[in-house]
Amino acid sequence: MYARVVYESMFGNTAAIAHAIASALSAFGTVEVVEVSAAAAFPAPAVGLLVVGGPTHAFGLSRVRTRRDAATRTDADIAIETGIREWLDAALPVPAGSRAAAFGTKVGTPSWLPGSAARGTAKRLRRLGYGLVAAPEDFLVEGMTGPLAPGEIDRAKIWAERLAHGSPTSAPLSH
Ligand SMILES: Cc1cc2nc3c(=O)[nH]c(=O)nc-3n(C[C@H](O)[C@H](O)[C@H](O)COP(=O)(O)O)c2cc1C
Repeated sequence: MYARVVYESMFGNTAAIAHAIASALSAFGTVEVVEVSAAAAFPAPAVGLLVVGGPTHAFGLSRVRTRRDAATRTDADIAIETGIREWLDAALPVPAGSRAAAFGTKVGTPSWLPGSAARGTAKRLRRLGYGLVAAPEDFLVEGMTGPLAPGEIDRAKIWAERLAHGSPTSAPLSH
């Protein structure tokens, strides 16, 4: 299996989940991890599995406005212009049989807070023609900027192992 994990991350939490997913997937084949602002530079994904994840901002995928807000909360160098939303909105449809999965991060408390970047990403992947090999998954952070809640790295690895075995028909999108 040849897999690519594309992620967006402001404070490093989604990046850590992306690397945990890649590490678990690497038991099944070759995996590359690509930050979203670099993803467009990679050739059209002739990959066996595309895994895409970003942080939940304002109940969904981040936008220029919310990334600008995030930039005020960290010294890290944040790409403002391109996130998962823009990258997928500019992507071309894929051939039938292409496989993908979506994940995201969001705050754990309050637990009822609606919205999920994972769900928005899954919707866009399906629109492009991907078959989803798993339902979109949210991983939780503590507070606005993290760190990840305890156990989330391990949960990401377990989720990733399921992706390696999943077929598009085995995972109807429940959201
Ligand atoms: C501008 C902004 C808006 C946010 N809105 C939400 C939200 O609507 N729901 C939520 O659960 N978390 C929200 N968060 C928290 C992010 O989901 C959290 O910062 C992210 O998961 C951390 O991932 P990262 O370190 O990869 O950026 C928001 C964070 C920022 C900076």
